[in-house]
Amino acid sequence: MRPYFRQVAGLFVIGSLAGIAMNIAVVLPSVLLGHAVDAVLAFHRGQATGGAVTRAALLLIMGTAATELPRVGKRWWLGVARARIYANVRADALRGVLSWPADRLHTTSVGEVMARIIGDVEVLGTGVNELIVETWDTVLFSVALIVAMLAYDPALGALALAPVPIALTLAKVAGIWVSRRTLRAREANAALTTFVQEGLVGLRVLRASGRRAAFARRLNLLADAQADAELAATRLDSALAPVYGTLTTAGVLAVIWLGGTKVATGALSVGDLVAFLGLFTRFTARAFRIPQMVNRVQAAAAAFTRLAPLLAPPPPLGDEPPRASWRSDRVAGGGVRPRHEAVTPRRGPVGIVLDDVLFVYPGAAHSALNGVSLRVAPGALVAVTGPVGSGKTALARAVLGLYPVQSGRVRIDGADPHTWTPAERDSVGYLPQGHPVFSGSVADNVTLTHPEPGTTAGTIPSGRLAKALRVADLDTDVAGMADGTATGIGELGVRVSGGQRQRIALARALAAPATSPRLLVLDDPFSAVDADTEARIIAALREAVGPAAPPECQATVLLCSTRLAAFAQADEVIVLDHGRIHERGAHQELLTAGGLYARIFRAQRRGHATAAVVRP
Ligand SMILES: Nc1ncnc2c1ncn2[C@@H]1O[C@H](COP(=O)(O)OP(=O)(O)OP(=O)(O)O)[C@@H](O)[C@H]1O
Repeated sequence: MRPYFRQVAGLFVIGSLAGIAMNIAVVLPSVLLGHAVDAVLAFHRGQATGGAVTRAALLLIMGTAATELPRVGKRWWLGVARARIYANVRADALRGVLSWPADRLHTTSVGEVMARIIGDVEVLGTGVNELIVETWDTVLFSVALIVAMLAYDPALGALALAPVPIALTLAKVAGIWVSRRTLRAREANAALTTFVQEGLVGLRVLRASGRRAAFARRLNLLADAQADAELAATRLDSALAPVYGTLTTAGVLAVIWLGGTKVATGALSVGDLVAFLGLFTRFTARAFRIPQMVNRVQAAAAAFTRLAPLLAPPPPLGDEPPRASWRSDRVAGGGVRPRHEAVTPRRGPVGIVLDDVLFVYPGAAHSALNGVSLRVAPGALVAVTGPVGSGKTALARAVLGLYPVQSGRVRIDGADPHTWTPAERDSVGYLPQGHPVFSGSVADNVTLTHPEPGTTAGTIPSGRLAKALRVADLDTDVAGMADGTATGIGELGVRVSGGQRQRIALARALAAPATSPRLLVLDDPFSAVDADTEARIIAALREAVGPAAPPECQATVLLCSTRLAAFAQADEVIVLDHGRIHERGAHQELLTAGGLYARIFRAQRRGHATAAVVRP
């Protein structure tokens, strides 16, 4: 947690100074009250003047003000420091998850990640709050009162405080149960969040298949389990609170017995006993929070063990502007341009080399690619097909370096794509299978918030966005939408058709990279469009990024598809089967050879012709 405290060091220092001032001054009201009582008694005995009584009363008022003013400052600065720590931890957790390798992303549920980034950060925040606010409000407050009590009467003070170490020892021991119950509650929360998230994503399927009641029953079970786990943690907290309270107040009997005796024998004045009792009452009203605070920090430590594996390294402090740690509105790293953006990106198409590649998905029993070797010249269009499960997606992912390969090598322009920096990735256009889209407008989805030069994100652009829409055969569709490119497409694209979703994702592959893409990997781009649209798109793509395009716009294209209408335009066709290259060559050569490719192609052509005949 150290970097997170350093990011708010300025706020922490100034808030702590206010906290220290307030909690040192905290003894003043009791001490000055005792002083005022003695002054009034002395006045009655004729041993003090009215002026002395007035002075004692004024001092009492000023002493009270001296504790209250720093309290306001302390609350503000430390409250802001805490909120900034929350925001910084969340930002690092999100950055961490964004840089996870694909296999980790595929084996961790979104609900689990959300439960950690949201719920665990809350629990962590409670512990941080205890630590940075209560350190002064409770610990220093209590220490100041203890010192003052011991100064008044060491024997009386020691007797009054004797049960306190027992409470602290109990808190330390109870920490094991606190951590255990906190972890259980956090895990139950993650299970519930995962179930809700997956249920909401698949809500239409659940409804259409009449599974709403079954879903609700399972939800109830998980909600019950979560409530039980939360209650177990709360019950422990509530059960410990009165024990801590009793232990810290137990000394009151000793104070009254020994203090009363001392006043009777004249060893202590009435005013001193009043002051001592005032200090002790304030102490007991607060000190039970110390063992409680120990337990909350232990719970936060348990939550942090769940968060730590998510966190990206915090942005270096050296990159922060001067006095950033004093500012209330700053999230660490916000507005700092990543170093890699300064590098001038390379232009023009890439070459692809695969040598004897063996690729096995993590945990899979069989290889997805085996002995695959390939050489693709810069600017070529290579079309890959094969039966379902033959390894087309695996090839696309290996070329993009989304997974490491087990043996052999993958090189893009001589470099291993698995080690690409984010800037190098920003010159790659990728249409993944399933063509995922985000909620937001068409423009947001296509540009992924890269604003066009000279425009702001979301405005109707002229350049690259319009070109991408044209190539993806989307321009007519978008012109017919209520707000053009600013039209919202809804969560997961529910407000557009399947074919439009797929073409929006295709346009994104062309327009989202920072520069014109050098490599385009299109996995299953045509499953939701008809064969004519498919042929139009591929022709437009050839024109936009093929050999006839300006050199800085040219791209090497890897097209993976089970639909072959566009394959005639490819420079080379690769046919995969069971993860191996089964056939390769030009479209016409493969048709003449009469193998697997020719059979699939003819079957599809017959299907297309039949569809054309039956179409009204
Ligand atoms: N994440 C994964 N983990 C483990 N095995 C996987 C994973 N994804 C795919 N596979 C397996 O790897 C093999 C190749 O799958 P891949 O998705 O590359 O095939 P494909 O040719 O793209 O299939 P389709 O045409 O159905 O999309 C298949 O046997 C598949 O079951």
